[in-house]
Amino acid sequence: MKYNDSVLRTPMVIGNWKMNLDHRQAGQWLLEYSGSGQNWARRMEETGTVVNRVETGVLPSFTSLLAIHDMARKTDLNGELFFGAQNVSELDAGAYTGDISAQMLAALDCRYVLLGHSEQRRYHPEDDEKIDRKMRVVLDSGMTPIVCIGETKLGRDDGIGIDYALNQLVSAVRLLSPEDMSKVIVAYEPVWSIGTGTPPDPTVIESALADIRDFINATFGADVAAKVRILYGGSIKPDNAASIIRRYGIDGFLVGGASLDPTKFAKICHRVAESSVVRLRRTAHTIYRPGKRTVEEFTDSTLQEPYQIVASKVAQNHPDTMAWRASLALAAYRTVGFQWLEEQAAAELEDAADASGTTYLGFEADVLRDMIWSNRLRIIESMMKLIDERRIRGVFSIRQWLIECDDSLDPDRRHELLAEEFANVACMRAYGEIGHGVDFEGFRRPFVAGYLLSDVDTQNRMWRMRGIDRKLHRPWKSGRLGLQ
Ligand SMILES: O=C(CO)COP(=O)(O)O
Repeated sequence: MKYNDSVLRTPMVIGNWKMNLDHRQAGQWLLEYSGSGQNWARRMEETGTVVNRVETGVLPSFTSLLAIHDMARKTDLNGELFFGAQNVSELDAGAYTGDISAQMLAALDCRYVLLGHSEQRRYHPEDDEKIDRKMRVVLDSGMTPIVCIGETKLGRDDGIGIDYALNQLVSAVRLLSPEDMSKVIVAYEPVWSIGTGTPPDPTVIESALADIRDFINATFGADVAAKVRILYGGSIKPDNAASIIRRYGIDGFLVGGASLDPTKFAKICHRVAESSVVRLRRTAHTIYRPGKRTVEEFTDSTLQEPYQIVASKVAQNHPDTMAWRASLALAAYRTVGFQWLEEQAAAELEDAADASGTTYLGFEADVLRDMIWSNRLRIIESMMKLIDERRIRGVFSIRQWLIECDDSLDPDRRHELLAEEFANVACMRAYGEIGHGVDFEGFRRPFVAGYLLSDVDTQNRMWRMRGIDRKLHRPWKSGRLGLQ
């Protein structure tokens, strides 16, 4: 398992209320959040939609903490919505007028403490040295530090965006052991995107977070890098959350303005929950095209009947090129077939059996599915190798992808369809029903492909596999913000 595989970490959404909502308004917020039918997690469970758990929390002002603490107990949100503070003193106790100690926050059951937010750095004498001491007291009190880093507009214009943010991280974590570091949450918040309504392009966020995780890997090792959750913050709203969370290695959001509205906050959590099941890492642009042939040549040469017909049909219904390519990919995958994948899974099963000393008798369907799931990166890597060696032709795709690519859908409809599709993917549990009279053959291929695909990041992975230095390809260095 690679350290940058997001599946290792529970995604999270944290609302930073900043200097808003007094304790009465905070109580009202909580009531609305829990009682307005926005309790998305439970609703999705009730409708049988399996979602990954999403950790959610809010950071109220100090004066609202007690209200939130008491209210969360009274409502049914206890254990579902956590909370924390927006800052803390680096000092323990004593004559420090106006300060709040970590012990006081821990006594209120705070789970998190935000450190180094750019507004603190800007309006208070908050420097890197203080932040690393705060980090210590927070960890020593059993709470989780969320450390904010991010470049200013000036830094970005000078082309030192992520390096600026990484420098902040270096000083914030320099006193930590690997064990401490694995408890830390990092929030990348480019200052120029906070409160402006303009987040960076999702690919830029993805690249920045990959750099941060690479740094953690280089400094603390792969085990730690696999555990640290890295969030993005800055102008997150319900309608941009989905496209960002689907990028590779993004573990969630730190939300400012939109978190003040319980409905919007719940929507963002919902988007993250949906996407956490199958995060689409790629756009149709990045679909592998053997020999860089045109799409048409590719179909003619690769697809056999009846898949060619299927592909053309889907293409007619989705005339934009992205969907067209996606449909080709889907059809190509079906042509390639599933046999090879099952052989891989069987090999994995044997490995696992050897390792655990257990012998699996035949294929327990659930075990097989889990094995495929947990080994999908390896499987995909070898699949890509086979594609490169031209031993198999084509690529693989999923229905979610088609929905995602269908520009004719409005965002709400798209989310509805995706949610439905996620429920279908959850039907993969029906893997267990092979042999129970279900015509599984008919639908399992695209769905299994869905499972497999969920963590592929073609751009970064291909670069890594081919030994290309991704740092040279940083979109903001070349002035390119989108994919090539
Ligand atoms: O600063 C932020 C969260 O800490 C982001 O704020 P906005 O979501 O309002 O841009």
